Amino acid sequence: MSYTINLTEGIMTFTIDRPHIRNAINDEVTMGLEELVEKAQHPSVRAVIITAAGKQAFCSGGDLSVFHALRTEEQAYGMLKRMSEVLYSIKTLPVPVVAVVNGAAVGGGCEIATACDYRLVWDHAKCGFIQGTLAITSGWGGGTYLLETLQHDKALQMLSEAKVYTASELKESGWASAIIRSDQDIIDFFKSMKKVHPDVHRAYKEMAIRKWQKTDLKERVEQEVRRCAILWEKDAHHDAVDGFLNKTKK
Ligand SMILES: CC[C@@H](C(=O)O)C(=O)SCCNC(=O)CCNC(=O)[C@H](O)C(C)(C)COP(=O)(O)OP(=O)(O)OC[C@H]1O[C@@H](n2cnc3c(N)ncnc32)[C@H](O)[C@@H]1OP(=O)(O)O
Repeated sequence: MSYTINLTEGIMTFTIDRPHIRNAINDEVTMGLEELVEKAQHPSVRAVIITAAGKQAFCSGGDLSVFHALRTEEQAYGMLKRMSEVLYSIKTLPVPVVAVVNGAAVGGGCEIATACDYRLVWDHAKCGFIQGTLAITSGWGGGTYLLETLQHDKALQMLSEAKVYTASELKESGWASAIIRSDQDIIDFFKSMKKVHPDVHRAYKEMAIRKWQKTDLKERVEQEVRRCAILWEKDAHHDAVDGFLNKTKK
């Protein structure tokens, strides 16, 4: 199984469990996230955590060994659209969603974390929207969410530099909500959250969702997906992915 879902004291935790491939997303993990979205609707759930196994990576994005088989714009669109719908559902869950970024988050991994309300970033983690190095843009909605989250120039810079940043740089830009140095820091974060009644958290989340609905967030994500699919089909992208897969196999 590539993931686990666990509910403890009202906190539902989704853990991607593919550390050998740096917790890259395949169809099974996508299905798992869809299951999470359904389960997290239960009234007993007061918060959701998304994290991953091991210390090396939170998520290295789409599993390129699988998704590299998608050659055309239409094929890419199907995969990107499905993941964008999952991330939109996660973003609009009625409770706070917290990414515990236990290691590197790159490409789609950074998009998943950006779809969450809070990002608790371990001090050793490096994160970035590195899609530009593969001659594509973000394609799961993460670029649109980043522009909602950070000051405009910081978001645009993070997207177009296509590089990874340290935890302290991520805190400075506003992407990381907090830097985590021990498990106790995570416990303390949730202890503080639990001081306030779950209905209050739900009410504030509703407020945020109303804003996203009014500003056509879903339609903006759709445009991101379509633009990425166009770039995906081009040789520049396929050549760059060949380069990554061949380099790591050497
Ligand atoms: C598809 C959607 C798109 C989006 O919309 O955003 C994307 O997500 S594009 C994908 C972006 N991801 C990448 O380009 C992968 C980048 N990966 C890395 O930069 C590094 O792997 C890492 C995450 C920084 C970790 O580095 P390190 O700890 O040094 O591990 P290795 O690089 O040696 O990797 C170990 C192992 O895992 C394989 N791997 C890693 N990431 C992926 C991936 N996304 N897809 C497939 N395989 C991946 C890597 O090939 C190594 O395999 P072996 O050599 O066989 O051990």
